[in-house]
Amino acid sequence: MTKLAVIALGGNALLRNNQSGTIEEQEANTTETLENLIFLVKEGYNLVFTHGNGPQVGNILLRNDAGENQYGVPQMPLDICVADSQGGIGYMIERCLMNVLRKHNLKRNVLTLMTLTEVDPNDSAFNNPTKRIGKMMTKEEADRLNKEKGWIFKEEKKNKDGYRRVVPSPEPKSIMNCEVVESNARAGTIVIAVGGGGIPVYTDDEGLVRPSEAVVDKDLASSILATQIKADEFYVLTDVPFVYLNYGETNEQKLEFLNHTDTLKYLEAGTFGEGNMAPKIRAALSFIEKGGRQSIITESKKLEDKSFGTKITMEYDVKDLHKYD
Ligand SMILES: NC(=O)OP(=O)(O)O
Repeated sequence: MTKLAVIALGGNALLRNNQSGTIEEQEANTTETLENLIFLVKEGYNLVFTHGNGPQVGNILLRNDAGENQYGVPQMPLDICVADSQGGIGYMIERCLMNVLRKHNLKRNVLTLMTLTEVDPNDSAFNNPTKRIGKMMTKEEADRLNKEKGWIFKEEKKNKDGYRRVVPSPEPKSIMNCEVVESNARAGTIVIAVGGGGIPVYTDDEGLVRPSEAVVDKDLASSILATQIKADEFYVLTDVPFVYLNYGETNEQKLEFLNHTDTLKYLEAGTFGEGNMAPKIRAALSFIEKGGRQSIITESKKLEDKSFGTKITMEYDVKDLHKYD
């Protein structure tokens, strides 16, 4: 039977830390990522791609602000900026994918779906912004923007030190119109959905869909989608080939296979970085807890070589245990 996979494209897949974010850079990165994944189309998988928007939506907000300051153009709220990022990034992935498919002489339709993610308007995340967006800033820039605009910044120590704006990131509850994603994907169309974690919304007491000012974690939202559409596999693509214990230390240990119990134990012990690997692990666990067969965390260029990647399943497969020792 044809397998259905949800593949969450990590930030690195679209934009790298040392890049300013030009469209040429993003298209080149996206094309390289898709070239690495085209083997899945050749193997006959039905596919849904999801993607982040952290750097891009932060840049949209900065343009928003500059437009108002310089030309009096009214600023748009965060949900509209997330929608803008979803459309822009989705279009870019769609076009790059069409060209990669053509190069490999593969025929598949590609469809980008504007996707809304339901959140709880009373989620405590609205009082504790944690989602890092936009470009890295110096302490002086962050302090000035905090004073002038009330924007909140947090220090970031990944790759280079600096400060990034943070916004609320409520837990995703469900993905709207997931039936449309599923029916198209199962019919062979490659669907791009849940961009930037989806546009956060909630349904009020009268049943009206209302906007929510937040950015949802794309790995968590992708995991919810994978569950809702009963995907066989859930891939979280990032910038390392495996999940590690003691990452970056002399006693670093790669984890090729993980079962639910061990993953939860490591997570609860604070083994994985909160701003980095921990949310990916939570997303991977959520998928298998709700009936998914396997979550895989790795980098796109290692995916085709199946000996790479951390495979998280409910129980260890006996034949894999010797590899784990
Ligand atoms: N929305 C989201 O999680 O985006 P990033 O993965 O780019 O931070």
